[in-house]
Amino acid sequence: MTTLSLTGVAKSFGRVPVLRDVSLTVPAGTRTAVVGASGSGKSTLLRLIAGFERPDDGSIALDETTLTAPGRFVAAHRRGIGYVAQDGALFPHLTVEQNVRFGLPRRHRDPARIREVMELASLDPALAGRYPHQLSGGQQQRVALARALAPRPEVILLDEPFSALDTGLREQTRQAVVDALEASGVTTVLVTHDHDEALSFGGQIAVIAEGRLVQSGAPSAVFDNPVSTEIAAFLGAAIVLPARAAGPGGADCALGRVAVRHDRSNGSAGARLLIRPAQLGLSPANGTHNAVVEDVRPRGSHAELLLRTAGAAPVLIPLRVPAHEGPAYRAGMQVSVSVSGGGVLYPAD
Ligand SMILES: Nc1ncnc2c1ncn2[C@@H]1O[C@H](COP(=O)(O)OP(=O)(O)OP(=O)(O)O)[C@@H](O)[C@H]1O
Repeated sequence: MTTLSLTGVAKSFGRVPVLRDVSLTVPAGTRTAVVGASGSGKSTLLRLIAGFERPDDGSIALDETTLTAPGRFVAAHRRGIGYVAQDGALFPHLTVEQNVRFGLPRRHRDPARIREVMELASLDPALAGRYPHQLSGGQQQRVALARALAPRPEVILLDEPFSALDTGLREQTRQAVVDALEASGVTTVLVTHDHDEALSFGGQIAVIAEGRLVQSGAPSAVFDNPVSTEIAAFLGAAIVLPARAAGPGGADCALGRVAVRHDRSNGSAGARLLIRPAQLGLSPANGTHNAVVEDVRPRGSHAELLLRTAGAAPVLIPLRVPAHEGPAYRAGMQVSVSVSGGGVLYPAD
Protein backbone atom coordinates (compact mmCIF):
# COMPACT_ATOMS: atom_id res chain seq x y z
CA MET A 1 0.00 0.00 0.00
CA THR A 2 1.19 3.45 -0.93
CA THR A 3 0.88 6.96 0.49
CA LEU A 4 0.14 9.74 -1.99
CA SER A 5 1.49 13.17 -1.11
CA LEU A 6 1.11 16.51 -2.79
CA THR A 7 3.25 19.44 -1.64
CA GLY A 8 2.73 23.03 -2.74
CA VAL A 9 1.17 22.05 -6.07
CA ALA A 10 0.30 24.97 -8.36
CA LYS A 11 -1.10 25.09 -11.88
CA SER A 12 -2.17 27.88 -14.20
CA PHE A 13 -3.68 27.73 -17.66
CA GLY A 14 -2.27 30.72 -19.48
CA ARG A 15 -2.35 33.47 -16.91
CA VAL A 16 -5.29 32.03 -15.00
CA PRO A 17 -4.23 30.30 -11.77
CA VAL A 18 -6.35 27.15 -11.33
CA LEU A 19 -4.56 25.54 -8.36
CA ARG A 20 -2.50 27.35 -5.75
CA ASP A 21 -0.21 25.81 -3.16
CA VAL A 22 -2.16 22.58 -2.69
CA SER A 23 -0.68 20.19 -0.10
CA LEU A 24 -2.50 16.98 0.73
CA THR A 25 -1.55 13.55 2.05
CA VAL A 26 -3.65 10.47 1.35
CA PRO A 27 -2.38 7.78 3.72
CA ALA A 28 -1.69 4.32 2.30
CA GLY A 29 -4.82 2.24 1.70
CA THR A 30 -7.27 5.05 2.57
CA ARG A 31 -9.90 6.97 0.60
CA THR A 32 -10.04 10.75 0.29
CA ALA A 33 -12.84 12.74 -1.36
CA VAL A 34 -11.91 16.11 -2.85
CA VAL A 35 -15.03 18.26 -2.99
CA GLY A 36 -15.57 21.70 -4.47
CA ALA A 37 -17.87 23.77 -6.64
CA SER A 38 -17.76 23.52 -10.42
CA GLY A 39 -14.57 25.11 -11.75
CA SER A 40 -12.74 25.00 -8.39
CA GLY A 41 -9.92 22.92 -9.88
CA LYS A 42 -10.81 19.37 -8.77
CA SER A 43 -10.38 17.65 -12.13
CA THR A 44 -7.16 19.53 -12.76
CA LEU A 45 -5.82 18.23 -9.44
CA LEU A 46 -6.66 14.66 -10.46
CA ARG A 47 -5.10 15.12 -13.89
CA LEU A 48 -1.88 16.36 -12.28
CA ILE A 49 -1.75 13.29 -10.02
CA ALA A 50 -2.44 11.01 -13.00
CA GLY A 51 0.31 12.67 -15.02
CA PHE A 52 -1.98 14.00 -17.78
CA GLU A 53 -0.80 17.52 -16.96
CA ARG A 54 2.39 18.98 -15.45
CA PRO A 55 2.20 21.25 -12.40
CA ASP A 56 3.93 24.63 -12.60
CA ASP A 57 5.23 24.22 -9.08
CA GLY A 58 5.26 21.77 -6.17
CA SER A 59 5.73 18.02 -6.07
CA ILE A 60 3.68 14.83 -6.10
CA ALA A 61 5.04 11.57 -4.66
CA LEU A 62 4.04 7.98 -4.03
CA ASP A 63 5.79 6.99 -0.80
CA GLU A 64 9.41 8.04 -1.38
CA THR A 65 9.11 8.09 -5.18
CA THR A 66 8.73 11.57 -6.65
CA LEU A 67 6.38 11.52 -9.64
CA THR A 68 6.63 15.17 -10.44
CA ALA A 69 8.72 18.06 -9.16
CA PRO A 70 10.65 20.89 -10.81
CA GLY A 71 12.95 19.06 -13.23
CA ARG A 72 11.29 15.65 -12.84
CA PHE A 73 8.22 14.14 -14.53
CA VAL A 74 7.24 10.45 -14.56
CA ALA A 75 4.97 9.70 -17.54
CA ALA A 76 1.35 8.77 -16.80
CA HIS A 77 1.70 5.13 -17.94
CA ARG A 78 4.67 4.58 -15.60
CA ARG A 79 2.97 5.85 -12.44
CA GLY A 80 0.96 2.78 -11.44
CA ILE A 81 -2.14 4.94 -11.11
CA GLY A 82 -5.62 3.88 -12.27
CA TYR A 83 -8.10 6.48 -13.51
CA VAL A 84 -11.87 6.18 -13.77
CA ALA A 85 -13.50 8.96 -15.80
CA GLN A 86 -16.96 10.45 -15.33
CA ASP A 87 -18.52 8.38 -18.13
CA GLY A 88 -16.37 5.28 -17.54
CA ALA A 89 -14.69 5.68 -20.96
CA LEU A 90 -15.20 2.03 -21.88
CA PHE A 91 -14.27 0.85 -25.37
CA PRO A 92 -17.67 0.49 -27.09
CA HIS A 93 -16.50 -2.23 -29.53
CA LEU A 94 -15.09 -4.47 -26.76
CA THR A 95 -17.09 -6.75 -24.44
CA VAL A 96 -16.99 -6.37 -20.66
CA GLU A 97 -14.35 -9.07 -20.38
CA GLN A 98 -12.26 -7.55 -23.17
CA ASN A 99 -12.53 -4.11 -21.58
CA VAL A 100 -11.32 -5.46 -18.24
CA ARG A 101 -8.57 -7.49 -19.91
CA PHE A 102 -7.39 -4.31 -21.64
CA GLY A 103 -6.44 -2.95 -18.20
CA LEU A 104 -3.80 -5.67 -17.84
CA PRO A 105 -0.34 -5.63 -19.42
CA ARG A 106 -0.23 -7.91 -22.48
CA ARG A 107 1.81 -10.65 -20.80
CA HIS A 108 -0.41 -10.75 -17.69
CA ARG A 109 -3.86 -11.20 -19.18
CA ASP A 110 -4.76 -13.97 -16.78
CA PRO A 111 -8.47 -15.00 -16.99
CA ALA A 112 -8.46 -15.70 -13.23
CA ARG A 113 -7.49 -12.06 -12.50
CA ILE A 114 -10.27 -10.84 -14.81
CA ARG A 115 -12.84 -12.98 -12.95
CA GLU A 116 -11.42 -11.81 -9.63
CA VAL A 117 -11.72 -8.07 -10.35
CA MET A 118 -15.17 -8.52 -11.88
CA GLU A 119 -16.25 -10.19 -8.65
CA LEU A 120 -14.56 -7.44 -6.63
CA ALA A 121 -16.60 -4.86 -8.56
CA SER A 122 -19.83 -6.88 -7.98
CA LEU A 123 -20.16 -7.70 -11.69
CA ASP A 124 -22.14 -10.82 -12.54
CA PRO A 125 -19.95 -13.18 -14.64
CA ALA A 126 -22.95 -13.45 -17.00
CA LEU A 127 -22.18 -9.88 -18.11
CA ALA A 128 -18.71 -10.84 -19.43
CA GLY A 129 -19.83 -11.13 -23.07
CA ARG A 130 -21.98 -7.99 -23.18
CA TYR A 131 -21.02 -4.74 -24.85
CA PRO A 132 -21.06 -1.42 -22.94
CA HIS A 133 -24.30 -0.26 -24.62
CA GLN A 134 -26.00 -3.38 -23.20
CA LEU A 135 -25.17 -2.33 -19.61
CA SER A 136 -26.75 0.12 -17.17
CA GLY A 137 -24.76 3.25 -16.30
CA GLY A 138 -23.91 1.76 -12.89
CA GLN A 139 -22.66 -1.49 -14.45
CA GLN A 140 -20.54 0.50 -16.90
CA GLN A 141 -18.91 2.38 -14.02
CA ARG A 142 -18.19 -0.90 -12.21
CA VAL A 143 -16.57 -2.30 -15.38
CA ALA A 144 -14.45 0.86 -15.58
CA LEU A 145 -13.43 0.32 -11.97
CA ALA A 146 -12.64 -3.37 -12.57
CA ARG A 147 -10.48 -2.38 -15.55
CA ALA A 148 -8.64 0.20 -13.44
CA LEU A 149 -8.13 -2.26 -10.52
CA ALA A 150 -7.01 -5.20 -12.70
CA PRO A 151 -3.28 -4.31 -12.84
CA ARG A 152 -3.18 -3.74 -9.03
CA PRO A 153 -2.44 0.00 -9.17
CA GLU A 154 -0.83 1.86 -6.27
CA VAL A 155 -3.51 4.55 -6.47
CA ILE A 156 -6.98 4.87 -8.02
CA LEU A 157 -8.37 8.24 -9.10
CA LEU A 158 -12.12 8.63 -9.59
CA ASP A 159 -13.38 11.72 -11.43
CA GLU A 160 -17.09 12.23 -10.60
CA PRO A 161 -17.82 8.58 -11.45
CA PHE A 162 -21.39 8.64 -10.16
CA SER A 163 -22.60 12.01 -11.43
CA ALA A 164 -24.27 10.65 -14.58
CA LEU A 165 -26.29 8.05 -12.62
CA ASP A 166 -29.79 8.66 -11.32
CA THR A 167 -30.36 8.76 -7.58
CA GLY A 168 -31.17 5.11 -6.75
CA LEU A 169 -28.50 3.68 -9.02
CA ARG A 170 -25.96 6.23 -7.78
CA GLU A 171 -26.28 5.10 -4.17
CA GLN A 172 -26.09 1.41 -5.09
CA THR A 173 -23.10 1.91 -7.42
CA ARG A 174 -21.31 4.09 -4.88
CA GLN A 175 -21.62 1.39 -2.23
CA ALA A 176 -20.37 -1.31 -4.64
CA VAL A 177 -17.39 0.88 -5.58
CA VAL A 178 -16.56 1.69 -1.94
CA ASP A 179 -16.76 -2.03 -1.07
CA ALA A 180 -14.43 -2.95 -3.97
CA LEU A 181 -11.93 -0.23 -3.00
CA GLU A 182 -12.07 -1.30 0.64
CA ALA A 183 -11.49 -4.97 -0.26
CA SER A 184 -8.57 -4.13 -2.55
CA GLY A 185 -7.01 -1.73 -0.02
CA VAL A 186 -5.96 0.68 -2.77
CA THR A 187 -5.19 4.32 -1.94
CA THR A 188 -8.00 6.32 -3.58
CA VAL A 189 -8.88 9.91 -4.45
CA LEU A 190 -12.42 10.77 -5.56
CA VAL A 191 -13.39 14.18 -6.87
CA THR A 192 -17.00 15.27 -6.63
CA HIS A 193 -19.15 18.38 -6.29
CA ASP A 194 -21.68 16.40 -4.21
CA HIS A 195 -21.14 17.07 -0.50
CA ASP A 196 -23.09 14.00 0.67
CA GLU A 197 -21.01 11.78 -1.59
CA ALA A 198 -17.81 13.40 -0.32
CA LEU A 199 -18.79 13.13 3.35
CA SER A 200 -19.63 9.43 3.08
CA PHE A 201 -16.82 8.25 0.79
CA GLY A 202 -13.87 7.59 3.08
CA GLY A 203 -11.65 8.61 5.96
CA GLN A 204 -10.75 12.07 4.67
CA ILE A 205 -12.47 14.95 2.92
CA ALA A 206 -10.56 17.81 1.31
CA VAL A 207 -12.51 20.95 0.43
CA ILE A 208 -11.21 22.98 -2.48
CA ALA A 209 -12.40 26.49 -3.32
CA GLU A 210 -11.02 28.68 -6.12
CA GLY A 211 -7.99 26.46 -6.48
CA ARG A 212 -7.02 26.41 -2.82
CA LEU A 213 -7.36 23.55 -0.40
CA VAL A 214 -9.29 25.32 2.33
CA GLN A 215 -9.87 22.47 4.79
CA SER A 216 -9.18 18.78 5.12
CA GLY A 217 -9.71 16.14 7.76
CA ALA A 218 -12.07 13.41 8.88
CA PRO A 219 -15.52 14.05 7.32
CA SER A 220 -17.24 14.25 10.71
CA ALA A 221 -14.61 16.70 12.03
CA VAL A 222 -14.83 19.00 8.97
CA PHE A 223 -18.63 18.93 9.02
CA ASP A 224 -18.65 19.59 12.75
CA ASN A 225 -16.19 22.48 12.70
CA PRO A 226 -15.92 24.11 9.26
CA VAL A 227 -13.31 26.87 8.91
CA SER A 228 -15.90 29.28 7.50
CA THR A 229 -19.67 29.65 7.21
CA GLU A 230 -19.27 29.37 3.41
CA ILE A 231 -17.76 25.90 3.78
CA ALA A 232 -20.41 25.04 6.37
CA ALA A 233 -23.14 25.92 3.85
CA PHE A 234 -21.35 24.07 1.06
CA LEU A 235 -21.28 20.87 3.12
CA GLY A 236 -24.96 20.89 4.11
CA ALA A 237 -27.95 22.97 5.19
CA ALA A 238 -26.73 25.67 7.55
CA ILE A 239 -28.43 28.29 9.69
CA VAL A 240 -26.21 31.29 10.44
CA LEU A 241 -27.54 33.72 13.05
CA PRO A 242 -26.11 37.03 14.25
CA ALA A 243 -24.78 36.35 17.77
CA ARG A 244 -22.79 37.76 20.65
CA ALA A 245 -20.47 35.78 22.93
CA ALA A 246 -22.07 35.54 26.36
CA GLY A 247 -20.93 33.91 29.56
CA PRO A 248 -18.50 31.01 29.57
CA GLY A 249 -18.95 28.86 26.46
CA GLY A 250 -22.19 30.45 25.31
CA ALA A 251 -23.57 32.89 22.75
CA ASP A 252 -26.78 34.90 22.60
CA CYS A 253 -28.69 34.79 19.32
CA ALA A 254 -32.29 35.18 18.15
CA LEU A 255 -33.08 31.73 19.59
CA GLY A 256 -31.75 32.66 23.05
CA ARG A 257 -28.54 31.50 24.68
CA VAL A 258 -26.85 28.62 22.86
CA ALA A 259 -23.75 26.67 23.89
CA VAL A 260 -20.67 27.30 21.73
CA ARG A 261 -19.23 23.97 20.58
CA HIS A 262 -16.31 25.50 18.69
CA ASP A 263 -15.23 29.12 18.99
CA ARG A 264 -13.68 30.55 15.80
CA SER A 265 -14.65 34.15 16.59
CA ASN A 266 -11.22 35.23 17.92
CA GLY A 267 -12.99 37.23 20.58
CA SER A 268 -14.73 39.39 17.97
CA ALA A 269 -17.46 41.53 19.59
CA GLY A 270 -20.07 40.88 16.92
CA ALA A 271 -20.25 37.29 15.79
CA ARG A 272 -22.28 34.71 13.85
CA LEU A 273 -23.41 31.35 15.12
CA LEU A 274 -23.69 28.28 12.87
CA ILE A 275 -26.35 25.71 13.67
CA ARG A 276 -27.55 22.76 11.56
CA PRO A 277 -31.32 22.36 11.06
CA ALA A 278 -31.14 18.82 12.49
CA GLN A 279 -30.14 20.38 15.83
CA LEU A 280 -33.39 22.29 16.17
CA GLY A 281 -36.32 20.99 18.17
CA LEU A 282 -39.71 22.60 17.56
CA SER A 283 -42.88 22.63 19.59
CA PRO A 284 -46.00 24.82 19.81
CA ALA A 285 -45.26 27.50 22.44
CA ASN A 286 -46.43 26.73 25.91
CA GLY A 287 -46.02 30.08 27.65
CA THR A 288 -42.75 31.53 26.31
CA HIS A 289 -41.97 31.56 22.60
CA ASN A 290 -38.89 32.53 20.61
CA ALA A 291 -40.29 32.31 17.06
CA VAL A 292 -43.49 32.63 15.03
CA VAL A 293 -44.48 30.42 12.09
CA GLU A 294 -44.43 32.54 8.94
CA ASP A 295 -45.40 29.86 6.42
CA VAL A 296 -46.18 26.11 6.22
CA ARG A 297 -45.78 24.17 2.95
CA PRO A 298 -46.64 20.46 2.74
CA ARG A 299 -44.11 18.65 0.55
CA GLY A 300 -45.42 15.09 0.61
CA SER A 301 -42.65 13.37 2.59
CA HIS A 302 -42.24 16.38 4.90
CA ALA A 303 -43.50 19.89 5.54
CA GLU A 304 -41.37 22.99 5.11
CA LEU A 305 -41.84 25.63 7.76
CA LEU A 306 -40.54 29.16 7.65
CA LEU A 307 -40.00 30.57 11.13
CA ARG A 308 -39.48 34.22 12.05
CA THR A 309 -37.52 34.65 15.25
CA ALA A 310 -39.01 36.91 17.93
CA GLY A 311 -37.09 39.96 19.22
CA ALA A 312 -35.68 43.18 17.85
CA ALA A 313 -33.82 41.81 14.81
CA PRO A 314 -35.94 38.94 13.42
CA VAL A 315 -34.30 36.24 11.31
CA LEU A 316 -36.08 33.83 8.96
CA ILE A 317 -35.26 30.15 9.52
CA PRO A 318 -36.43 27.44 7.11
CA LEU A 319 -37.04 24.12 8.83
CA ARG A 320 -38.39 20.72 7.80
CA VAL A 321 -40.67 18.64 9.99
CA PRO A 322 -42.03 15.14 9.27
CA ALA A 323 -45.20 15.23 7.12
CA HIS A 324 -47.41 14.06 10.00
CA GLU A 325 -46.27 17.00 12.16
CA GLY A 326 -47.03 19.61 9.46
CA PRO A 327 -50.74 20.02 10.34
CA ALA A 328 -49.81 20.92 13.94
CA TYR A 329 -48.43 24.27 12.67
CA ARG A 330 -50.07 27.18 10.90
CA ALA A 331 -48.98 30.69 9.94
CA GLY A 332 -48.99 33.13 12.85
CA MET A 333 -48.55 30.44 15.50
CA GLN A 334 -46.05 31.08 18.29
CA VAL A 335 -43.49 28.30 18.70
CA SER A 336 -40.62 27.35 20.89
CA VAL A 337 -37.36 26.41 19.14
CA SER A 338 -34.64 24.65 21.12
CA VAL A 339 -31.06 24.02 20.00
CA SER A 340 -29.25 20.84 20.98
CA GLY A 341 -25.54 20.25 20.65
CA GLY A 342 -24.43 23.91 20.53
CA GLY A 343 -23.13 25.92 17.59
CA VAL A 344 -19.91 27.13 15.99
CA LEU A 345 -19.08 30.80 16.56
CA TYR A 346 -17.48 32.89 13.75
CA PRO A 347 -16.53 36.57 13.58
CA ALA A 348 -19.15 38.89 12.10
CA ASP A 349 -18.89 39.44 8.32
N1 LIG B 1 -6.81 22.59 -20.45
C1 LIG B 1 -7.30 23.73 -19.95
N2 LIG B 1 -7.05 24.91 -20.52
C2 LIG B 1 -7.53 26.07 -20.01
N3 LIG B 1 -8.29 26.14 -18.91
C3 LIG B 1 -8.59 25.00 -18.29
C4 LIG B 1 -8.12 23.72 -18.76
N4 LIG B 1 -8.58 22.75 -17.92
C5 LIG B 1 -9.30 23.40 -16.98
N5 LIG B 1 -9.31 24.73 -17.19
C6 LIG B 1 -9.97 25.74 -16.33
O1 LIG B 1 -9.54 25.54 -15.00
C7 LIG B 1 -10.59 25.75 -14.08
C8 LIG B 1 -10.76 24.51 -13.22
O2 LIG B 1 -11.21 23.43 -14.02
P1 LIG B 1 -11.45 21.98 -13.43
O3 LIG B 1 -12.00 21.14 -14.55
O4 LIG B 1 -10.24 21.51 -12.75
O5 LIG B 1 -12.56 22.29 -12.35
P2 LIG B 1 -13.54 21.29 -11.61
O6 LIG B 1 -13.56 21.73 -10.18
O7 LIG B 1 -13.17 19.89 -11.88
O8 LIG B 1 -14.92 21.67 -12.29
P3 LIG B 1 -16.15 20.70 -12.70
O9 LIG B 1 -16.73 20.20 -11.41
O10 LIG B 1 -17.06 21.66 -13.42
O11 LIG B 1 -15.59 19.62 -13.57
C9 LIG B 1 -11.81 26.09 -14.91
O12 LIG B 1 -11.96 27.48 -14.91
C10 LIG B 1 -11.47 25.58 -16.29
O13 LIG B 1 -12.11 26.32 -17.27
